[in-house]
Amino acid sequence: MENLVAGYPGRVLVRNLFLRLPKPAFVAVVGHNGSGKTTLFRVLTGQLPYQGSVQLLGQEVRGLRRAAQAGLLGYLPQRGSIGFSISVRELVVMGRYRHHGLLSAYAPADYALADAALDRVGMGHLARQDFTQLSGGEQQLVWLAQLSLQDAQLYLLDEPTQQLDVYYRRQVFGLIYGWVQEQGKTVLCSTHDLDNLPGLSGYLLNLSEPQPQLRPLSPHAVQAAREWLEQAPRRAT
Ligand SMILES: Nc1ncnc2c1ncn2[C@@H]1O[C@H](COP(=O)(O)OP(=O)(O)OP(=O)(O)O)[C@@H](O)[C@H]1O
Repeated sequence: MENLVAGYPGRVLVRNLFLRLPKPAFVAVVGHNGSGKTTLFRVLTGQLPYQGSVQLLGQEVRGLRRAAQAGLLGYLPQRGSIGFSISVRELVVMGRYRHHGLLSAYAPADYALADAALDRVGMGHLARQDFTQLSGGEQQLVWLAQLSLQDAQLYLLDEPTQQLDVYYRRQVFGLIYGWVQEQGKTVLCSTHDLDNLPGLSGYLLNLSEPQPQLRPLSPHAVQAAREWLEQAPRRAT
């Protein structure tokens, strides 16, 4: 990102941001409510116009079509709801869509991958349940299972541990950290959950700072961010 400026009419939220993310990397994106975390993700997913330059693996986002289909990007939005009944297993197997034509049926091998992904997030026992009837936290874990099958190079996770209990929050950080360490993925993860960050290595980006920059993740950096976030936010104009 070079000299990135983005926001909404009359409201600049991301101002002159310069960032170069290493690959692979785990990046925790923190900031007060309304500091622009989701806005930054909307820029990266091509949903919001911007000024300056944003490149994903050398390609300018502005001109990029179908980043997800190309395997560049996997995105977990903050509120991923669906309005129709579908079994958990069928929803998860759709993470394999890049490997299929739109109408071709998924193979037993795809379902085996879906089952394994569900087991990894601790939701294997819900495979045959109707997704819409799960709790918010269970749904969040199922989305993560689906995302893991997408096999994207960069994952944008917008508050993946919201609604999760203490146990599953730690599990989810362990899971996505494994995507970085074992699979070489780059993960940008927005979060208010500072408690689980000190044990991880990677980077911290605090969008509440006037000039946000990547800082190496450490207990000290997390504590500094915590102290910052305990103060009242400065509002963008
Ligand atoms: N479409 C829009 N038009 C105008 N303002 C918007 C729009 N979408 C979001 N905003 C505003 O932009 C600001 C930043 O929103 P954003 O969702 O990026 O914050 P965030 O850091 O992700 O917050 P949270 O931690 O609460 O999820 C908020 O004040 C929000 O009201």
